[in-house]
Amino acid sequence: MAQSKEQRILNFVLQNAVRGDPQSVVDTIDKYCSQKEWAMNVGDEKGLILDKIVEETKPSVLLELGTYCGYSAVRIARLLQPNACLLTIEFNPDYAAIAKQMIEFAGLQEKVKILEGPSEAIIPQLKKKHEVDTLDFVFLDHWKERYKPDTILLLECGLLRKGSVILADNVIVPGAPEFIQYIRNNKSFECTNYLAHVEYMKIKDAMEKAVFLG
Ligand SMILES: Cc1ncnc2c1ncn2[C@@H]1O[C@H](/C=C/CNC(=O)c2cc(-c3ccc(F)cc3)cc(O)c2O)C[C@H]1O
Ligand SMILES: [Mg+2]
Repeated sequence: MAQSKEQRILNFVLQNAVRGDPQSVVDTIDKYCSQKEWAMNVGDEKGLILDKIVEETKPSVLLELGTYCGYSAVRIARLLQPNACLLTIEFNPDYAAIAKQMIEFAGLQEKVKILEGPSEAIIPQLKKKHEVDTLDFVFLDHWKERYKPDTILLLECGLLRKGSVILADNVIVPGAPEFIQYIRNNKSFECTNYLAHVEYMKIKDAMEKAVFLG
């Protein structure tokens, strides 16, 4: 059976990165995806914006929608305090399996929990099944038309508190127009736009930060 691109990315990491060193995992994925095969990781330029926002938020309970190969899960978890926890939702079992190995290779399995399934089914289970009270930080990087409905679902499930930070990738390319229209016109959120480029490309993209005001 021919290998998938995601399997090739993982193999490149297993052969070229340093086990237990998250930064080397991040750098190795960026090297492969900028030189050999493009892939939809948040990447190094937007990754630095993500790093800064995670560091200034100092979150303890985090949620990511769209694990993919685990690049941003490793990138985020490498910055977390010892008892902080990142829950990341992925509905493609092949991607989830790749991400699990990526996260374990980076040595971050104690800080990251991959939840397999569609976000709309898992978000309502976070409080009762995954012992979440409220979320300090949410990273949206899954199907772009799911950003708005899943943000509304997080609100309906009482998962956001005053000061919760939502950070959305790709608000220019591929774009998430319904989400942007919703979040920027909702007085309960304070929004900031961070201009950048599509990962490993010269095409303009941006991330949007939305702080819930309670
Ligand atoms: C609803 C739901 N629940 C759980 N997991 C979900 C889900 N919807 C998608 N997922 C999972 O997230 C991942 C999907 C992410 C979608 N991301 C993208 O489509 C995406 C696309 C581009 C891009 C840019 C320029 C181009 F020319 C072409 C593409 C760049 C990016 O950074 C992206 O995140 C993988 C998928 O299995
Ligand atoms: Mg993205």
